[in-house]
Amino acid sequence: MAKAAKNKTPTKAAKVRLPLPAGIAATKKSKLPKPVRAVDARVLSPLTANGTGGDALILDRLWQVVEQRRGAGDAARSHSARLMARGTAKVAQKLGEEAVECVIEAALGNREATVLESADLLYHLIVVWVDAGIHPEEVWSELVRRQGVSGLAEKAARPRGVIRAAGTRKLP
Ligand SMILES: N=c1c2ncn([C@@H]3O[C@H](COP(=O)(O)OP(=O)(O)OP(=O)(O)O)[C@@H](O)[C@H]3O)c2ncn1[C@@H]1O[C@H](COP(=O)(O)O)[C@@H](O)[C@H]1O
Repeated sequence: MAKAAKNKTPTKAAKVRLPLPAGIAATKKSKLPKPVRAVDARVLSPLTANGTGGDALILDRLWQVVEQRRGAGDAARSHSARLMARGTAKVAQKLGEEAVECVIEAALGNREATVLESADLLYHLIVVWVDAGIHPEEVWSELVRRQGVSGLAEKAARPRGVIRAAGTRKLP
């Protein structure tokens, strides 16, 4: 019984809906052109149909595709264009929802669903970067800068009082 449950096709978590902060509005979906159902831009994209296997370079390629969708993208054919047309708050909200869905699957120990949710999360993070004008190299550089520095050592080296000054309630 447990084995059958373990082998079932992974399904996505129930959709999480986060409210936008008070005073921030996003463009309503109904105000955008209806998506063209017959065409799947992902199937047509030469960048994603080149047969490459999985490696981190996909993140750079995905950023380029989403960047192309910015401004010039057709909101009826492109999910990225459609999402960005709804405004920065909506783009950020979607990232939060995907993060929560990923957290739920991870906490439940659903390995395969966590992989699916991770892909959703990375895609929506890249939409956040494009919307904010952030290039992947900026994030890669920051990761390189942190390489070899233990998170515990970094935390211990922080000036005292910084956490309080930053206004966070997170426990140190
Ligand atoms: N990786 C992805 C990807 N992952 C998830 N999604 C879409 O994200 C959407 C999430 O759906 P939801 O129902 O959660 O949210 P929603 O309908 O956008 O909005 P709300 O219901 O929350 O208002 C789905 O339509 C998914 O298909 C993605 N859409 C695009 N990509 C990549 O982005 C590229 C460009 O896509 P387009 O911009 O659509 O051309 C593609 O080639 C893909 O490589």
